[in-house]
Amino acid sequence: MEGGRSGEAAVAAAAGDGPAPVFTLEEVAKRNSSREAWLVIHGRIYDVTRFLEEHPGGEEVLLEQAGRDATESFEDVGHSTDAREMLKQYYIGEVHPNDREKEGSKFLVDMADPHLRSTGLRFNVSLLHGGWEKLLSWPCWGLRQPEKRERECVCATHGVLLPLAFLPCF
Ligand code: HEM
Repeated sequence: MEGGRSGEAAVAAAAGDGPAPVFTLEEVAKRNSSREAWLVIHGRIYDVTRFLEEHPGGEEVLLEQAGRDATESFEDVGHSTDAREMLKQYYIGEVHPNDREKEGSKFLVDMADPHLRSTGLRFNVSLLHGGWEKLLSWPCWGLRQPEKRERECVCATHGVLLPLAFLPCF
């Protein structure tokens, strides 16, 4: 039964047992009501059904986003670090890789493109770290979490990002 399955998935995902459950965007789209409400934020799936009534921003905004990728609306509000921490409680799994490719394609950066080598360009790095911004400066990128005064430096090698160090934010 579907309800039971998502419940088990939530327990397993929260406990960190084994690989995270994977769901397609089609499966997510079915959970779009107060009976069952799932959201995608930065490629991760959250079951917010039991959070609907508790959400400080109201139930309605969550229901509007239910069954969808809510990354943009979640980020537009500028949620606090506490709110980001709360996400963990509702985490149930990851978006299926086939759907992530589509969803993430707008974030893929062609490192050979000279226009992208200038500093100061910002990209949402939803595929890498929830809520992090990428400050691009060839050949290394700084990843910055808005609420934290540090940035993670990464280098791109053949499209693979290698974490290097945490540096103070300027
Ligand atoms: C599981 C996902 C979410 C969690 C855990 C969450 C949590 C919170 C929390 C804790 C607050 C209080 C303010 C803060 O600490 O930032 C808040 C406010 C708010 N949230 Fe969310 N939220 C979620 C998703 C969303 C989504 C998808 C929207 C869509 C628009 C949204 C819209 C709002 C709004 C409008 C406020 C009120 C902001 C204000 O009054 O200044 N939230 N949320």
